[in-house]
Amino acid sequence: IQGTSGTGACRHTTVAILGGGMAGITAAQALNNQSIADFVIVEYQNRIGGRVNHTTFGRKADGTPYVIELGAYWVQGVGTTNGSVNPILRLAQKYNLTTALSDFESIQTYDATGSVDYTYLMDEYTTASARMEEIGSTILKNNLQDMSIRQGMALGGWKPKVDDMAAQAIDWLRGDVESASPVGESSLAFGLAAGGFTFGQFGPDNYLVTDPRGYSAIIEGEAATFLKNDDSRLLLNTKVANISYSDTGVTVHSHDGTCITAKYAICTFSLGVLQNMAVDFNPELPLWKRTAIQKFTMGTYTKIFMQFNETFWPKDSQNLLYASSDRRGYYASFQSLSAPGFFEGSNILFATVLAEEAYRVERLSEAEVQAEIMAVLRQMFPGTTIPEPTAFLYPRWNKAEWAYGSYSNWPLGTTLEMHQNLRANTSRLWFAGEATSSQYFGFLHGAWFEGREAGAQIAGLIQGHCTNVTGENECGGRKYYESLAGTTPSNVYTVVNGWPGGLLY
Ligand SMILES: Cc1cc2nc3c(=O)[nH]c(=O)nc-3n(C[C@H](O)[C@H](O)[C@H](O)COP(=O)(O)OP(=O)(O)OC[C@H]3O[C@@H](n4cnc5c(N)ncnc54)[C@H](O)[C@@H]3O)c2cc1C
Repeated sequence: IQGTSGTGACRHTTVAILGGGMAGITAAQALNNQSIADFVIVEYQNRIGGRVNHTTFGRKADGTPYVIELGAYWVQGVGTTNGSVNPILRLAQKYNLTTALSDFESIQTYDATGSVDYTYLMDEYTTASARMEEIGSTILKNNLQDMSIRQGMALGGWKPKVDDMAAQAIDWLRGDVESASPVGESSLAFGLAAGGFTFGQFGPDNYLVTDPRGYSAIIEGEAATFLKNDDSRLLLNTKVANISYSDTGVTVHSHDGTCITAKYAICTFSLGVLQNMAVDFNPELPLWKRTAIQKFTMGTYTKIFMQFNETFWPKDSQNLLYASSDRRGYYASFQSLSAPGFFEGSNILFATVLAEEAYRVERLSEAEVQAEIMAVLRQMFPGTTIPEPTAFLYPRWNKAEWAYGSYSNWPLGTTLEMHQNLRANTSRLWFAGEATSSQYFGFLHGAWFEGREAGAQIAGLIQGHCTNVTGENECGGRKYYESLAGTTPSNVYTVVNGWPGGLLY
């Protein structure tokens, strides 16, 4: 689907949808389902899909390239269900997306001396994790003070020594990877809730997308149900610069000088874009909104793809875990696309780095990163002659000014009210996307739910009926909290509580 570019004059529409990722497309679809066809989607890039983004890579035997996913790779939360089906799985089925089950139990472990089996530590982690879940659900149910995942795991009995690098590698794999953030910084209560809603509700498994059309085929497929080819309601290559909002409408200015006036707008830009102030708001967003934007974390999850001319690692293994002797999370995870079910025999491996290691890799050149990875692989497979890769590629998520990171996370010290402030509208400017989902943040289905919800609520406002997708009466704008509780009340700052001398020093 190609959009046509704006022409310089202000164009009027009923709803301006800012961003054409999953949330933007489902918001437009929800409006369309309510017979509101007068909307415009404004998208920075020359494509829709946002953080669902594939590219060609390497070569097959016939000389044609493989297709790999730089952003979302898995349909997460599939398998045995309690009756709820992940909407992304439904879309994958609707568009016959080619996928393969990932088996995270299929893992070989290594350290700087080569292959060393420390998989037994996984069982210890799992036992402690069950206890940590009990602690976390007690916190959530009783609204008790939260703790970090690391603290919860320690109470559960998992307390790896800082120099026990095998245990640290497992701690990183099982603790940091899903949230793309260090376990010491992530909220136990809300991290647990997010895992529970996705994997408990929809199923415990993950399907890796291997479709040659790319994972975005489901987003393009859905968009094609309500957008024509060259639809003038889709503006690609249009970078929003400024959003003016009030109680009567929203005006959106783009860098190319075009502008749109709308009764309502839905901003679906990533938390990273909002945090980096890549777009100006007029008036400045209120303090409660800016606080929420800065409170949550934008994680970084970087996959580094390499193709070799042979599969020198175990052919049937999907995952390889490496424990560096001095750096936790240093090229710790390698996943093989050469394993059966994926691109079997492709000789493609990808490493994953997170957070600080991902920032570091972004600062280095490809040649420097390749040299580091080759040194790691040579440690993992001593005695094997490992050739240089024939193809090598990784994205720089923090340099992508349309994303500024990978996906959001709830750090320690967040509350539901704080998150509601991230979701809440400011006058006629609404917000939706992966980060505004309290239950599925970080996941593609989170963006799907939130786009649909915002679209349906705005349709309700325009048509004068109270609506949201769950059918509960929800009228008007979203609730927000001007001042947030969650700190100790001042009358408790007393000598009894170890705080003599009044509140201020
Ligand atoms: C590396 C990585 C791995 C992931 N893995 C998984 C996974 O395996 N499974 C899973 O479920 N989820 C995964 N996710 C998360 C998933 O991709 C996101 O939750 C989802 O795609 C977010 O959709 P969205 O619509 O909220 O935001 P986006 O996709 O970011 O859409 C927002 C859109 O706004 C546009 N935009 C930004 N700034 C401007 C501007 N100034 N003007 C105009 N347009 C602008 C962007 O180009 C983008 O298209 C992953 C994400 C990343 C990055």
